[in-house]
Amino acid sequence: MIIKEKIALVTGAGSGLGNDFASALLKEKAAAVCLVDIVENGDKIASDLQKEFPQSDVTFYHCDVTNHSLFQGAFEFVKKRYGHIDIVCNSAGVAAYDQELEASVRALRVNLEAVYYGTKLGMEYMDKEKARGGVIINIASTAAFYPTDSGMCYNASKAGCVSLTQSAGSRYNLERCGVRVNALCPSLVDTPMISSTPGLREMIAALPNGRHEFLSIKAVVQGFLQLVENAELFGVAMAITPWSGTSIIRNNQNYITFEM
Ligand SMILES: NC(=O)c1ccc[n+]([C@@H]2O[C@H](COP(=O)([O-])OP(=O)(O)OC[C@H]3O[C@@H](n4cnc5c(N)ncnc54)[C@H](O)[C@@H]3O)[C@@H](O)[C@H]2O)c1
Ligand SMILES: CCCCC/C=C\C=C\[C@H](O)C/C=C\C/C=C\CCCC(=O)O
Repeated sequence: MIIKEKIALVTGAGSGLGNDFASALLKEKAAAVCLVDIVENGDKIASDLQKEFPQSDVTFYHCDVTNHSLFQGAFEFVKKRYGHIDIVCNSAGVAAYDQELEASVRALRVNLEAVYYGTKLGMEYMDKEKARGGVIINIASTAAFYPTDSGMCYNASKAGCVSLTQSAGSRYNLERCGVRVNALCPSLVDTPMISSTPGLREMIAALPNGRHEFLSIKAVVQGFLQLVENAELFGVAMAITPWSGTSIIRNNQNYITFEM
């Protein structure tokens, strides 16, 4: 997909990678990007981006993506304002250690349940029968494949995110609704998520075999743009690390299709 003149909705765009993905889409001349987040200063974040990219329309929609009807409100807002949606990125996420019971369950809800809502809503709102087709990028993590020993729910949420992406992104679903669905799986990136997780920097610094190295934002954004632009990529998980580069994990040969 050519990003120029497209309409995008990005969750978690109030901070970190979500904000970087929104900026990258604007740099590629997207017509409009709606930042969806739970942060309180979202209007200011959107107006800063608007100043940087005056040719595009940047909006903020405040909502908790774990609430399906509130999240649907964001899709309705974008559809009403621009007529359709082309790109959805589900980047909202939270980290949690196993000792924190409530935060761990919250991680399952934000990182998996809300990604399910965002994927399902994206497929409905961009369905080629009612709209123009489109692309969905779900932000998972290498934790989906190489789980840490202290974040069961974080890891499981990311493995679930990859699995639901492979399922939603099957050739059958693509042919049926015209929406490509892919997952991006970066290793550690130095964002506010890292700074706000107590003890994480120390844990990262102690990782063996160069695994403490952060991935550059540039590499993550490049991977993201490739997943959006390359029409050959559907139902894939793209893993990116500083030590092995980029690999594409495909699983679209093995689906069993049940007509529903
Ligand atoms: N930073 C890393 O090392 C890293 C690596 C791989 C994958 N990821 C994933 O990338 C994504 C972005 O992470 P980040 O590092 O930029 O973190 P971040 O904390 O900087 O940004 C996450 C954003 O999600 C928003 N958010 C959280 N819960 C929400 C909710 N219920 N509704 C709406 N918005 C909500 C937050 O307000 C925040 O703005 C996450 O899914 C994360 O798991 C991060
Ligand atoms: C440790 C529990 C959860 C805290 C996670 C916080 C942020 C995570 C961001 C990334 O998604 C994690 C990415 C990679 C995995 C984490 C550690 C590196 C392990 C490296 C290795 O040995 O492969």
